[in-house]
Amino acid sequence: MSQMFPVTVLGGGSFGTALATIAAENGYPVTLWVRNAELAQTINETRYNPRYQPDLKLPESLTATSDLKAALTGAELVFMSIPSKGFADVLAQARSYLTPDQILVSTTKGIEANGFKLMSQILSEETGSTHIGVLSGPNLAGEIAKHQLTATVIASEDDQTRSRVQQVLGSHYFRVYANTDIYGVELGGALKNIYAIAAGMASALGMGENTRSMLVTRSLAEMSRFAVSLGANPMTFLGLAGVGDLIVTCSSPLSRNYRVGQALGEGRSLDEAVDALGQVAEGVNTVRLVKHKAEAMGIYMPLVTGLYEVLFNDHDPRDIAHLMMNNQQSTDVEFVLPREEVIKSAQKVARMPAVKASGDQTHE
Ligand SMILES: NC(=O)C1=CN([C@@H]2O[C@H](COP(=O)(O)OP(=O)(O)OC[C@H]3O[C@@H](n4cnc5c(N)ncnc54)[C@H](O)[C@@H]3O)[C@@H](O)[C@H]2O)C=CC1
Ligand SMILES: O=C(CO)COP(=O)(O)O
Repeated sequence: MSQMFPVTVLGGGSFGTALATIAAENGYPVTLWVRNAELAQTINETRYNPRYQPDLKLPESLTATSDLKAALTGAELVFMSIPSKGFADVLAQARSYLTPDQILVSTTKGIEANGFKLMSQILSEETGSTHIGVLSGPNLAGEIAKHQLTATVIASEDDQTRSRVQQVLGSHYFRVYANTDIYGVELGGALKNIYAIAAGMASALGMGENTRSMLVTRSLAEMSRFAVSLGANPMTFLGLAGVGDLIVTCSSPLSRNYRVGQALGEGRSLDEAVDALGQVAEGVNTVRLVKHKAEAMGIYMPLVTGLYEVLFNDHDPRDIAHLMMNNQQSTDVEFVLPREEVIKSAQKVARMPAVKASGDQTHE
């Protein structure tokens, strides 16, 4: 590969545009593919993406196009920043222009309904490439566009993929850490969207900081339980793509998932909340998919189950919160004290005769 090799970003939404800008600022020739030819022209003429990043001035080394073949021909590193609903579609269109030595990196934080697949699995199945990676972390696009100091994770089993992405995106305001647990990193990004909806809802309902802290920490327990059951490494959840992304998305109204939760907490319907957003909130679909997957696999996920009832069965979030507070007592960190042990010992205690007060014994 040449020093400043061509980089392509598929998807000119808020994140694709922010990412393309970092690479272009680092001196790489970047092509941003958008499906709308008029938008490509506007970007090239004005140097702005008015719908998704209206305040971000785009570098001269960034060129937009709606021609997928032109976007991919000669690109050595390709980022896919397409919402999960359109990911497989765009890849199917792109496949005939891809070559085996290209590096393919998904930035999508969602799950494909058909077969419960993550984007890296779709990339791998559809292309057979060995240069596949996932980029995920606490990365609010609006903050990246303002050059706020930010860190992310590139996960790949391929060391060339990890190093190239660190080289292309690492900058004075964007730091790229490496991981090999592609599945854990990708699941972290997808699952935290669920809990961001719950956190936005809790905030709109006036719940306090103790509640937020409980919610974030129990979300971490729940998402790592699910991910580990699917083969991820629990340690990944201690990193930026786990707890890091969970913290930012559960605390900031810049997160679209958080905003959907806020709107629901304010009494709006799910349709109204999603329509008002005008951008993707992956968590809505992820709640549905994870609820069914967890049920099928017998994984205990009370937060997902409760949120599902609020989103899709019109249950009152306050009632669900109270129900959860009255659930069976559980363990703090189940990798230290397993849940089953807590449940077993609670059952044992329940079967024991009541302890007599010491005064009673002296009178017997
Ligand atoms: N915005 C953010 O802060 C971050 C977003 N992400 C993830 O990146 C992915 C993309 O998100 P955003 O850029 O924020 O979304 P967005 O809602 O801002 O933009 C989505 C973009 O994808 C395009 N698109 C949608 N369906 C398409 C299809 N079928 N074919 C071609 N283009 C299509 C839209 O035209 C638009 O340009 C999501 O999975 C999101 O979770 C990841 C990190 C941060
Ligand atoms: O993934 C994100 C931040 O890391 C963006 O979250 P939203 O999709 O909720 O805006």
